[in-house]
Amino acid sequence: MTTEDHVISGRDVSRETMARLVRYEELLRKWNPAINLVARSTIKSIWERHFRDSIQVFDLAPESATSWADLGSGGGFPGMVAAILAAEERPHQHVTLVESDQRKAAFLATVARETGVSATVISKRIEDVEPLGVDILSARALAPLTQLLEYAHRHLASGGVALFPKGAAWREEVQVALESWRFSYENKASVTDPAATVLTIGGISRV
Ligand SMILES: C[S@@+](CC[C@H](N)C(=O)[O-])C[C@H]1O[C@@H](n2cnc3c(N)ncnc32)[C@H](O)[C@@H]1O
Repeated sequence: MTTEDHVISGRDVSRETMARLVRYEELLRKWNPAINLVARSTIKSIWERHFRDSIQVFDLAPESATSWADLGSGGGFPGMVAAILAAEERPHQHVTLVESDQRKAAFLATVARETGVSATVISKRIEDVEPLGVDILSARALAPLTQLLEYAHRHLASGGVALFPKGAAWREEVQVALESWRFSYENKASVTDPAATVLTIGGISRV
């Protein structure tokens, strides 16, 4: 992993975005021992496992969309990284982070403030949040696809898309989800793990 010349595993970012990500990394390292934002085994590879992994989700999202919700954000992946990139690259795109754990939500609010990014943090259970009506919905490592589609159905505007990073078993998850939901999907191999994928899902309705 190199962060020289503002390149993160082959992805250019601006000097300002790089500075924000560096500040985010500092906060993550500081808060992680107390509140377990990411698995300790992954802390040495934050830039690849968390930042680059999240940037690929940002790069798959429609550029013209104005509203994005990230569910079960935890330490902010992919939603806080999306908010940081959007601040420079898509200033019209506002990100809302939903995280029920109060300490993690406090961390997310701190990152937004310290990096000067205008993300909204909602510290509630997803099920208790009024329908958000967003254009883009994301969630990483939150729930099986069938459950994620329930959340997406509730919180996406019509015509919106869901972006879900998924592990090697994604095909099975799609097959199971098709028993309860109709949807269209595209899969894009993950840039950080060739066995994993990012699913882009639209047209969600109940079977
Ligand atoms: C395994 S972590 C993944 C965090 C982050 N998305 C990532 O990939 O690093 C799941 C997160 O979702 C949150 N969460 C789980 N169920 C939730 C719910 N029903 N409403 C809101 N947040 C929830 C947990 O508190 C936790 O921070």
